[in-house]
Amino acid sequence: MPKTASVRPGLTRLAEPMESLGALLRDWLPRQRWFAGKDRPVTELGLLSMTELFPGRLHLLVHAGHTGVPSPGGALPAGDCYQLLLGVREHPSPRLGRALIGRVQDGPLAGLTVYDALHDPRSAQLLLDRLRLPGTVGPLRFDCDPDQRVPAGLVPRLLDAEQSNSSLVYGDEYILKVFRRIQPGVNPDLEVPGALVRQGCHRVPAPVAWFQTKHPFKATLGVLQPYLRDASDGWTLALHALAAGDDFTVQARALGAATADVHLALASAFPVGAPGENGRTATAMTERLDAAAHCVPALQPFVPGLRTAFAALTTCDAGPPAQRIHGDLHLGQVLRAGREWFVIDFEGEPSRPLSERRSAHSPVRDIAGMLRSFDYAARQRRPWRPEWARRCREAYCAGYAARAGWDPRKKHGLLRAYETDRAVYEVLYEARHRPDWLPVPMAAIERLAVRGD
Ligand SMILES: Nc1ncnc2c1ncn2[C@@H]1O[C@H](COP(=O)(O)OP(=O)(O)O)[C@@H](O)[C@H]1O
Ligand SMILES: O=P(O)(O)O[C@H]1O[C@H](CO)[C@@H](O[C@H]2O[C@H](CO)[C@@H](O)[C@H](O)[C@H]2O)[C@H](O)[C@H]1O
Repeated sequence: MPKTASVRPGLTRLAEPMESLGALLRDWLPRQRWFAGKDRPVTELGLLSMTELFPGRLHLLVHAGHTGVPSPGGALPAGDCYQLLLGVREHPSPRLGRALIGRVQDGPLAGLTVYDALHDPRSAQLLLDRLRLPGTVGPLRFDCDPDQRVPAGLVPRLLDAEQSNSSLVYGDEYILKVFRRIQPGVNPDLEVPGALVRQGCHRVPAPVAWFQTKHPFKATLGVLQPYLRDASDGWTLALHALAAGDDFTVQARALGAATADVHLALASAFPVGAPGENGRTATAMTERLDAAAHCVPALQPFVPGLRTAFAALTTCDAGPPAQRIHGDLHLGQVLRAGREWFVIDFEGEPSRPLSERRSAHSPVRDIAGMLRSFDYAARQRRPWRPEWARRCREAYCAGYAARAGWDPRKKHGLLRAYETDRAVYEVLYEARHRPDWLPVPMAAIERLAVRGD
């Protein structure tokens, strides 16, 4: 990418509104895969912090406001905070391609062209160099594991994946996840893998370096970890197996065992006193269902049937104790490298408040997430392969039971409630991000509401 222009002196001290940049970002943000508020118009865009991280590269935290929707924790007006790394240059270039955001008309950047600098290899290199040396830049702090030596000069590439954040791969050695939607607090994707490795659990790639901010609140902004270069994710492997008409139960069983390993390590790393409480869980699930049905009217006819799954929770036994869990477990979050399964992305469901994602939940929630994922995979092919999904689900639970010492299949009521809750989440997720996929969780909703199995 051609040389960037140096940002005008004094820029980081300017507090005046940047109307033209704001207008450009209001148009650009909703078109990004990682933008969470696609179903609501961005009514206002506020600049929360701006730091000139490198010459010609601005680190921004912006607040995209949607009136009428409360923000997590209520600390900010309704909406979400996003992290951007903007490149600023004198002239546009066709080589900017998808990275181009536009030309700013007014304020301190007037006349300059801005682009998403994560697409720019030079910016990516600078970011890795910054992570290799602990220190601060304005409100940003960079840290690394003193026992790890990240080499200089690794060639970066931006991952082109269906993801909720943006990831850069460096020389097939490391992967840096740059969180896009920022919430106050430590991100579990930094907190959890490190704690698991300290427990002797090697099913997770441990953080090697990370960066955080202290303004306008303390938050994790990015995490660098080893890249499992020869790995395939579970989703890709499952779809290949389905296309070839292959059995997937051996892998599913091993995945069940891997999930149990991670759960056992999580329970040791984050001891939790209180047992799970089905009544409170049922209330929370019912509230989530009602909120989702409000946003996605197609859910409404199924609400009474789905509510019975949550009501039945109150008569179930408490099940395994609540503990820290993965929170968003599905086939895309597991990588098979060599003969082993690894688990990645401990962020939890991105739309839930961080405090909720970092609290204790039933491990059944993760199991239900993975069971739903086998169903998702089986529905990618016509004719639909319910038998394939059923066999995988059985094998996964058997693998889990063999390692964990309790069998998810014997917790029918719990599993039904958690699967229903997960399917409701998926309906909302697909309605917001991939409306074409909505029929996949809707088919499960119909099954769970009508037949309850
Ligand atoms: N340590 C890793 N090694 C190899 N590939 C990885 C690693 N971490 C993530 N990936 C790849 O990057 C993709 C996105 O990562 P993920 O953590 O799920 O991001 P997001 O939270 O943005 O969805 C994964 O599906 C996987 O293919
Ligand atoms: O971006 P994340 O990986 O954190 O998770 C979000 O996106 C997932 C899709 O990319 C979504 O998962 C759903 O679709 C998967 C197939 O693409 C399927 O395997 C999962 O079972 C299904 O939930 C996930 O829900 C969402 O949080």
